[in-house]
Amino acid sequence: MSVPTPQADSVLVRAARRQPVPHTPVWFMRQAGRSLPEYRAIRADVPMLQSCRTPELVTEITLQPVRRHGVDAAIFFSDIVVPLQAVGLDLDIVPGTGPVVARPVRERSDLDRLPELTPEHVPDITESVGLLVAELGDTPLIGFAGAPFTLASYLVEGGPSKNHERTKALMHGDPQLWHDLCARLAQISLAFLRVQADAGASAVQLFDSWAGHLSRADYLRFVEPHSRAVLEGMGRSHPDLPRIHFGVGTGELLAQMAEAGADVVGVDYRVSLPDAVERTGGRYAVQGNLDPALLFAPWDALERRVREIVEEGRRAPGHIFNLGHGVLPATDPDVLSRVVELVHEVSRR
Ligand SMILES: Cc1c2[nH]c(c1CCC(=O)O)Cc1[nH]c(c(CCC(=O)O)c1C)Cc1[nH]c(c(CCC(=O)O)c1C)Cc1[nH]c(c(C)c1CCC(=O)O)C2
Repeated sequence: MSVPTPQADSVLVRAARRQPVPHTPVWFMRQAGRSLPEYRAIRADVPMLQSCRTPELVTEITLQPVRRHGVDAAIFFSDIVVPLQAVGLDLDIVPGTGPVVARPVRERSDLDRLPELTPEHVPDITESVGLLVAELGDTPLIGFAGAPFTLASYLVEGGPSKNHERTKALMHGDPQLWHDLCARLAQISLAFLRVQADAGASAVQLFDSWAGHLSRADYLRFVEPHSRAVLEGMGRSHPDLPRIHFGVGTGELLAQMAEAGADVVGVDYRVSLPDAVERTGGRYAVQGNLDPALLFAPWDALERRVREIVEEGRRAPGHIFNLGHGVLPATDPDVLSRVVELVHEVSRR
C-alpha cells in the first residue's frame, strides 16, 4: 500500500472523510481575491481570465491567503468559466458583473461550439497545479469546477441572471436539448477536475451556486443526473479524493446534493449545521456556515457566532469551517486571520 502524502492525509481531507482530526479545518470560499491588498496589486493590470491562465500568477494568488491567514487548504485560483473558454467559447469576466458570453447557447447547433475538454486544452492548469502542490508543503489544494446547472445558466442567459428565466424555459421547453447541453457540461467539468486531480489536488469542490433557485422536483429531473455524473466520475477515477458539493440557498436540496455522490455537503447560513446533518441522515460531513456579512459585525458578536458554529460542527460526522458563500470584497482581511486563529484554538482536542 502506498503511504499518503501529508496533503492527502491533511486535517481537511481527514475531516471530509469523517476521520478524527486534531482541530476543525478552516478555509474560505474566495479567500484569494479583492479583500487582499496584495491581490489587488498583482491583478492591477491583468484581466481576470488572463491571470487564471498564467501559471506564475495563479500560483502566487492561490498562495497569498494561505500565507496571510494560515488556512487549512488552498483553493485553486481560477474560475468556473475557465474550462469553457479553454474549449473555445467566446466569453469574458467583466469586473463587477461576472461572466458574459458573447453568443448565448440556446439552440442545438450552439452545442457545436462546446466540444469535449481534453488535457491538451489546459496545459497551463496542469502546470499551475504542479507548481502549487510543490510550494504548498503540507497544505492541501482543493481543485474545483462549476456544476452543469450553474454553468448552463451563464451560457443560456449570456451572463449573470437573477431569475434564470431563459434557462428554465429551455429546461422545460426542450428537455432533450437541455439534457444534451448538461451532459456536455458534465463532461467538461469532470475532465477539468481530473486534470487538477492528476496534477496533485487533494480534494475537489463542485460549485452549483445557483441550484437553490430550483424546486426539488426540477433539481432531481433536470440537474441531479448531470452533477452525479461529475461526482461519481471523480469517485471512479480518484476514489481517495474527497468531493465537496456546494450550493447557495439549497436547504431544501441538501439530501439530494449529498446523495448525488458527495462526501461533504456545503451549507449556507440559512440552515444550521445540526439541521443540515439531520437533513442528510447523519452520513455526510458538512462545510460552512458563517454568514459572510457577519465578518463586518463587532468582534464580540462575530466571536460568539464562530464559537457556536465550531460547537455545532463537533456534533457533525465531519466539519470543515467555511463561510456560507464567498468572502465579500470589502472584508477586513485581519478579521479573517482572527477567525482562523479562533477556530483552531476553540476546536483543538
Ligand atoms: C458563480 C461563480 C463564478 N466563479 C465561481 C463561481 C462559483 C462560486 C460562487 O458562487 O461564488 C468560482 C470561483 N471564482 C473564483 C474562485 C477562486 C477561488 C477562491 O478563492 O474561492 C472560485 C472558486 C475567482 C474569482 N472569480 C471572479 C473574481 C473577481 C474578479 C476580480 O478580482 O476582478 C474572482 C477572484 C469573477 C467572477 N466569476 C463569477 C462571478 C459571479 C464573478 C464576480 C464578478 C465581480 O464581482 O467582479 C462566476
